[in-house]
Amino acid sequence: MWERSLVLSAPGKVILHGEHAVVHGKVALAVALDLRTFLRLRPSGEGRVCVRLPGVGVVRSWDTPRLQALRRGFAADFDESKSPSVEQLDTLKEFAGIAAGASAPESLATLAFLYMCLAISAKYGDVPSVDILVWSELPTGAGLGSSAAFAVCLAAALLTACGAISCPLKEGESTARWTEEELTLINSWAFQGERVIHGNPSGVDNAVGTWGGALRYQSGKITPLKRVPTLRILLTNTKVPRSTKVLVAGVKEKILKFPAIMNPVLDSIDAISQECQSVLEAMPANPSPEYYPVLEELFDINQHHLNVIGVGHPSLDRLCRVTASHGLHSKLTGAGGGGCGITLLRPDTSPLAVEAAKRDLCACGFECWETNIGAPGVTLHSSSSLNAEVLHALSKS
Ligand SMILES: Nc1ncnc2c1ncn2[C@@H]1O[C@H](COP(=O)(O)OP(=O)(O)O)[C@@H](O)[C@H]1O
Ligand SMILES: C[C@@](O)(CCOP(=O)(O)O)CC(=O)O
Ligand SMILES: [Mg+2]
Repeated sequence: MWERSLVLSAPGKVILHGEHAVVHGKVALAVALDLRTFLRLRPSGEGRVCVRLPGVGVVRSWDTPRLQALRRGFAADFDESKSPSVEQLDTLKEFAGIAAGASAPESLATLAFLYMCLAISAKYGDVPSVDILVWSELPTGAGLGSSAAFAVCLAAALLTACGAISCPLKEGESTARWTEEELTLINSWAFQGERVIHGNPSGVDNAVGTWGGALRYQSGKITPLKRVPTLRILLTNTKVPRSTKVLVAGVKEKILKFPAIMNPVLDSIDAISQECQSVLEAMPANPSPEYYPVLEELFDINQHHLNVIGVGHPSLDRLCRVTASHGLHSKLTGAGGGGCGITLLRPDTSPLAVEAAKRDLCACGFECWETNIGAPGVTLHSSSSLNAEVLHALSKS
């Protein structure tokens, strides 16, 4: 029986360059955001696994014997190296009463939870009777990697609860992280959760959620950036809803339809990521303005490319126009089609200019805020180390 309560968290991310192209083997540069998803796991003595996801309106619970019977009934075996099969997902949908083609946030979240719970149980021993609550500071479906932060939290909690990885938080410590080997396991199971939600993810988002910081990602290869200057980034949420799964599928269709036209665009995005990496690694920790024109131009070129591959949106065009009228450069981040854009702020951008841009963006109905990047990856917390807002959210849910 599981007897400990755990609270853990994983960060969202911002992709500087390489979204979508990274799904097709190109380089992406991504940084962890100071907005996180939190998961609390508590023992429940009732022979049930209960999951509450207030962000998507899910409250579900299942008897552990029923879950065990379902897991035993699966013909195909579960493994973190294999994609969830259509048959497995269909069986889970039927079990959870989710309609065949359902793609609503609550259906995908429930399906990802069930898949990870059963798959991890099958490999490492049954997940004990627990009560799981997930709460997030991240907007859902806005390009900031909420799906990956959710999957990383679930992977870390479920692997810990069934004993596959340690519980590294010692008495008196406020936070703790897992070993590299354990993080690799968390990352690979989180990728499975992303596969359930996204269909065909690249893995960059769960890598940032697991390791945090700033990294270069290409075809599963994760390389922390050598040096990351302090970048000031304004994040704007257009609040236009969209689904990563649908956008990623749309890009694939376009590539299949026009390979000779689309592949050079993806190659160009790859070159932008590489150029940006060289500039970032050459910049001192507190860079002077001279480095910024190149970074700004790379934002502009990539934003055009993202429009070409079909993931732009009038709201994002508007965001770029508004910031350009204040001399600032923006691009979409994440899957696009709405969601969030990022605007690069120079060290010499005056607070007045930032305030004026923010005011105009808010007048469009957008929400915007300055962010800190390079946050730590998945982390265990002692309850006493959590800030008041998180504690409040966890206690009232
Ligand atoms: N806090 C959360 N609780 C439950 N499910 C979540 C949460 N955050 C994200 N999700 C799942 O992730 C999906 C959004 O993922 P996606 O379309 O990739 O957008 P993004 O990752 O950019 O936020 C939601 O539909 C939901 O299924
Ligand atoms: C479009 C993509 O590159 C990033 C998607 O990020 P998000 O789900 O929009 O936060 C897809 C991927 O890398 O799996
Ligand atoms: Mg996502």
